[in-house]
Amino acid sequence: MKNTDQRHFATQAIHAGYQPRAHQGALTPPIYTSSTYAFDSVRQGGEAFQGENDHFIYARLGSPSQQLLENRLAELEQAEAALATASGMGAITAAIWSLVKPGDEIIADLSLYGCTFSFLAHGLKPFGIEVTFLNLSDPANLARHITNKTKLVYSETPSNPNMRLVDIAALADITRAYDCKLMIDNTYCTPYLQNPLTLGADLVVHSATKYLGGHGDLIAGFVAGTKPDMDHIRMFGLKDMTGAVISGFDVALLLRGIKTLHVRMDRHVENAHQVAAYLEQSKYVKNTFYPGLQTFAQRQLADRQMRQAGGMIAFELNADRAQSAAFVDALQMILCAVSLGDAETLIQHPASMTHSTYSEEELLAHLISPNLIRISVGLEHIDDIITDLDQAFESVF
Ligand SMILES: CSC/C=C(/NCc1c(COP(=O)(O)O)cnc(C)c1O)C(=O)O
Repeated sequence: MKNTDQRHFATQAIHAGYQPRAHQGALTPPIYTSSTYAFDSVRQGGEAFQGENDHFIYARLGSPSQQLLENRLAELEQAEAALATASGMGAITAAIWSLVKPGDEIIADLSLYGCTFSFLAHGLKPFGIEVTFLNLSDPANLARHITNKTKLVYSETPSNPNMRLVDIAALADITRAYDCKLMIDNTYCTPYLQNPLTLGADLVVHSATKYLGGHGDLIAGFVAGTKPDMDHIRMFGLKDMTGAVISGFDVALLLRGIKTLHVRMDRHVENAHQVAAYLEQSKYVKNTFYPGLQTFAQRQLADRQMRQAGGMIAFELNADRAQSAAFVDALQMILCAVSLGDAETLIQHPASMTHSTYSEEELLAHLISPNLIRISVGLEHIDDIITDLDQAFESVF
C-alpha cells in the first residue's frame, strides 16, 4: 500500500486526514456546529489565543471538521495549507485584502467572473489599490507592465465565461523575479484537472460552490498555498476583514462532494466533449470555445496544462441577442441558471447575467462577446442533452 502522501487523487479525496477509529468508528466525519470552545483555564485560553496550543477557540477561526476539510483540500491541490470560506468571493476577498495595501498594484487578466471583476475594478479603488487589466494570455504583456509596485497577479484559467487560458508557469517565471505573488482561480478545472501551485502559482482559489460541492446545494470557497500565507489570510483577511466563515453543515456537504469529484469530472468531461463536437458542427453555431476541440486557439497550452478539457463550454450562435435568448428559452431539460459544475446541465447568457457587472463597452474590452452563451455540461445521459439542444435549435431557427 502506498503511504498516504503517495496515494492517488481518488483515494485521497475519500480518505485523506480521517480515521474512523478515532471517531468511534464513524465512517463519515462528525459535523461541528459549535460556535465556541470551552477552556480548562484562563491560562489554556490565553495560550490558545497566542497560538501556543492547538485548542479550538471560536468557529470563525476553525473547527475540527473544517480543519479536516482544509487538510484534504490542501492535499488535493498539493499545497502546504488551505483555508475554507463561506463562498468563493469570501476566499478571493479574504486573500486579496491580506496581500495588498494602499499604493500597491494588482495586475489581473481581462476576463474574470463578474463579481471578481467588480471587486477588483470598483471595490478596491477607494482604498488606493491600483488594478490594471491586461491580456495575460500573452505573458509578454505582463513582462512589459510589471513593476516593483506590482504585488499580485490574478487570473482564472480557463476564464469565466469565454474559456481563455493563461500559461501559469510562464506567468510564474515573471512574478517570481519580483516581490509579487501569482494567484490563480482554479474553479473551472478543480484540483482533479489542474494544480496551479505545482506550475509555480503562489496561491490558488476556488468557488467550491461549483464542481467541488457538485450538487448545487452549498455556497463555499477555499484558498490554498503556503502555511504562512494561509495563517495570515485566516487571522487577518478572514477573521478581521471579511468574516467569511464556512458553516459546519457546508463543511460536511463539501467533504461529501469531494469524495466523488473525480468520478463526476470524468463524466462532465466525457459529456462536454460530445456537446462541443455537436455545437461545432451545427449550422446554427458561429463559434464554439472548448479546450478539447482541435479548433481551440490555445489547444497546445490546454494539453500541456490541463489533464482533461473540463465541463464548461462557451459558444456564439449565428443569431442576434434576441434569437440567442429565444434558443435558451426553448430548452426543456437544460436549465437557464447561473452557477456551474452541478449534476444538472445549466445554460446562461453572461452579458445579461453572471457578467452583467461589465458595461457594454467593458464586455468588449474584456473579450466577452455580448452574444456569448455559457453551458455547464452536467451528468445527464448525453443523448438527452443533445436531444434538448437539437429541439431548441429546430424550434427557434
Ligand atoms: C451570481 S453568478 C453565480 C456564480 C458564478 N460564479 C462564481 C465564481 C466565483 C465566486 O464564487 P461564489 O462566491 O461561491 O459564488 C469565483 N470564481 C469563479 C470562476 C466563479 O465562477 C457563475 O455562475 O459564474
